[in-house]
Amino acid sequence: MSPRALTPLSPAATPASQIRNFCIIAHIDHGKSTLADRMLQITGVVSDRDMRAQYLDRMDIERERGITIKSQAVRMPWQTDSATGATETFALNMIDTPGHVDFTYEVSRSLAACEGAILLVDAAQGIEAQTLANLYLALENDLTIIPVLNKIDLPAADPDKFAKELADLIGGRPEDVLRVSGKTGVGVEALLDRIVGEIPAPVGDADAPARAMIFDSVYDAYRGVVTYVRMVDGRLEPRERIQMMSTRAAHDLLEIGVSSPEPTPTQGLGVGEVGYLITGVKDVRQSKVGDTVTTLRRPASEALAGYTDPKPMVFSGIYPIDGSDYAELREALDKLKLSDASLQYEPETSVALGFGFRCGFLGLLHLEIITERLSREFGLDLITTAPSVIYEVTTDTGEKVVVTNPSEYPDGRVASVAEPMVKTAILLPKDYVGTVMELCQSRRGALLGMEYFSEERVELRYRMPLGEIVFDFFDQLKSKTQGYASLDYEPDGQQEADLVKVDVLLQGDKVDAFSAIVHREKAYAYGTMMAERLRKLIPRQNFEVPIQAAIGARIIARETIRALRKDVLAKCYGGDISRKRKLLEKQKEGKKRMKMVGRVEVPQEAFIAALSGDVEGKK
Ligand SMILES: Nc1nc2c(ncn2[C@@H]2O[C@H](COP(=O)(O)OP(=O)(O)OP(=O)(O)O)[C@@H](O)[C@H]2O)c(=O)[nH]1
Repeated sequence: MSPRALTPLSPAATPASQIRNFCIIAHIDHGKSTLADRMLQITGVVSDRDMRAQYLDRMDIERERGITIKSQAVRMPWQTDSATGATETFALNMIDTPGHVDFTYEVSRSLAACEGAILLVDAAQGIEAQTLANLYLALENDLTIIPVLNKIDLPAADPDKFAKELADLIGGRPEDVLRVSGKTGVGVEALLDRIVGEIPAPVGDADAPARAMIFDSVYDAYRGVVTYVRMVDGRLEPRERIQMMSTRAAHDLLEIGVSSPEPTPTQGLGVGEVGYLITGVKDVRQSKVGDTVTTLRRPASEALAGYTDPKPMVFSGIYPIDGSDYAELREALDKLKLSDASLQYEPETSVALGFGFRCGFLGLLHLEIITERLSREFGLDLITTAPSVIYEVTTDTGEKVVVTNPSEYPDGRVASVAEPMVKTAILLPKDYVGTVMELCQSRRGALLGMEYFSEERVELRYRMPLGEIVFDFFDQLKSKTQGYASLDYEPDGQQEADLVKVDVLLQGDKVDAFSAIVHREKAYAYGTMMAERLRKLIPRQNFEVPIQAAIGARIIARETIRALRKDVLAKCYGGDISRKRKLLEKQKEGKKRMKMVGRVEVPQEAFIAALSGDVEGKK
């Protein structure tokens, strides 16, 4: 703890002139959480004894994967010497923002709650695509930017080179780029001083009706929903009845306070302050990020700008591997939904996989996080179908059909199909430009531009179908550039394309879980791959089983599983009866795990392996 942090903040409201609201924008792994930890320690809000790494990342999965999913806010005291020699205590509100593309909406709300941003860049890595994306968001919100190079203690750090890169990017001087180490604490006090000196104090009308913007909403099993707000105008006090301006729903304010970093109740929140509200609601959908809170007694007439409902972009079917877990899966999804308003799901059934749910996600990472939480926090064994995007199909009668699941595709009646497009920005070392351009072209990308960022680093911009990105694009990009490329994308409307639905048939019966909507040129490759996989995975039956891939009625690929006559009793001919019975029972057990597709018995594992591409090592 620094001697300049000794005065604890009084729980009474802080005047706006002594408040600084800021966030840290950084690419994943550039050290945001470590720097935040150091600030908490230096300002004395967390004692050295209580300090644990990544103090603010509360979800286990966040800590393990080292990523921040939900944003949090924390208030820290900091003293500076004024020109007159007197010391002044400021309240610094640090608003933590998630760094990943899937959560751009949450990032932009957190930014809207701040007047300034620390642009944190790893001094050994330089600027990455995510840094850029978030910097542009911050500039759109008119935030004051403080450029900072982190990890200067690393032997591989090259602060001179990257200070120039950063200065060029935001139009400043290299010597104004601060150099810190979140790990050792070097430069962190100077950074706190610059926050006070450079970031403007919040402005608002203290006498106006209360308006607070919700920038985060977290579900807590004991306290219900905890809503994080930034006061813009007026004041909120305990026991007041508050109103959500988008839904007009009113709630009693049971508790109001600031996080420092543990929740600390206060007598209210005034202009520019950042804090939390507890109303006893149990569902984050009643307290939506981006919404404006006012009071019922004296409601504001106009909501703050910027509220939109985040829309799912990627859909996938989630099925329990053991069908009897269905009810548990439903319960688990209901629980997750309490803390994640953007998760959507509805029941669906599949011939191959039984009963499950069609789920909508903000992006691939969101999908991964949800499936991982389902298996980790609820102990469920799950299989997810290949991710799909939203297709808009126009039928030959002019009707528009929205398709998020290939099984809803209006076969035989399709006049045209539009698919969602995204603008991508890929930042990479120049040596990989050729390889990455090839990859983007093979994914139907159209080059929008290419820019040299420094001597070695290039930004490639492509317009691409989202459907091509959800299909292992990121993994391919990483492996083709040895992990050096970074990717960011944003939605960019829809575009018509020559898309077809490929079905996979077992002995003439469609296996829905394997149907996919793909570009016509890739249909053949998809069909042959799935047919081949299934031939390797499905055991031989008593009759010949054709596996076909088809577009409508036209077969585009075929494999055959040859017939086999298997007599389980053959080996114990003349043997004793109990042994025979045992064998028959064993066979019955095995059948339970089989799914029937028409007359064909398919082990559940074969479906799972075929979907996950895990074909090797099986017969
Ligand atoms: N040497 C050195 N390592 C650091 C420093 N700051 C962070 N690290 C390391 O860099 C890695 C990433 O740091 P985090 O603080 O988790 O990064 P982050 O930006 O919060 O990551 P996300 O939450 O995923 O966005 C960790 O292994 C840290 O120990 C630093 O100043 N010096």
